[in-house]
Amino acid sequence: MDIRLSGVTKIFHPDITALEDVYLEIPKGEFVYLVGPTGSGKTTLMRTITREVVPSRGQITVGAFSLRKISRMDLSLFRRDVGVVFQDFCLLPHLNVFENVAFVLEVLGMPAREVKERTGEVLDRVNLWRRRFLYPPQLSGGEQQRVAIARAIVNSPSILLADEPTGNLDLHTAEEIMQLILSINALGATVLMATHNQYLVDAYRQRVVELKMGRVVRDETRGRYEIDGEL
Ligand SMILES: Nc1ncnc2c1ncn2[C@@H]1O[C@H](COP(=O)(O)OP(=O)(O)OP(=O)(O)O)[C@@H](O)[C@H]1O
Repeated sequence: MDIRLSGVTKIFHPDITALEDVYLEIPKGEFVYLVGPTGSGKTTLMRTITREVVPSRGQITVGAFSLRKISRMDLSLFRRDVGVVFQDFCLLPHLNVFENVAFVLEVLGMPAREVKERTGEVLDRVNLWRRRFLYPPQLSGGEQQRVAIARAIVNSPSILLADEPTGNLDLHTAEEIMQLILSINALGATVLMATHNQYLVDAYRQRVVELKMGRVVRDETRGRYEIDGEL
């Protein structure tokens, strides 16, 4: 699904302008880094795409869905097609690895046999099948993030939104996660990844969209993390 933001502004009460007149088109299957200083609006932009945040002005369309006037039913259909990964993993600590991932499909009402099969496949893909009976606190940070990614992609979404997915990881583990996210993109998912990780952005060159004070100030096809040493 193509993602299109036109003239998106978000003003939080009473007067914090988190996004200002953002125009952005992300074709289906593209990989985009979202960079910019803390507070520049990266998370807010992603949250407008999941429609957790509704813009004060402007329009967002994702595929055939126009998010401003989307019905409840369409919104839940739409959200099934968007996987989300966060910096702090957000796993359920009282469920084991398998259950954390299977849970997503169970709430969609999928038959138990299919849940088992799909969960098994995705855990294999992120190389965690052998750890399926462990609980999140028993896993390393990188393993927890792989569970979170498995959970995000188990329903084969067309879009993956990753908000600082390597923020809590060392460089080696961050690279593993990066390669996993790139492999998901290579299979066809559109990926939008907010990051402060200069090394990854410069090592795995992709489109870079930079925000400053809620505005898009740079959009480069194969950009670097920063221009002329300043950001
Ligand atoms: N729910 C909210 N209510 C009020 N202000 C908010 C809310 N969410 C975000 N903001 C404000 O909007 C601005 C942009 O925040 P946002 O989290 O999008 O930035 P960011 O670029 O993701 O930052 P970081 O790199 O630190 O994650 C900030 O000034 C923030 O305080």
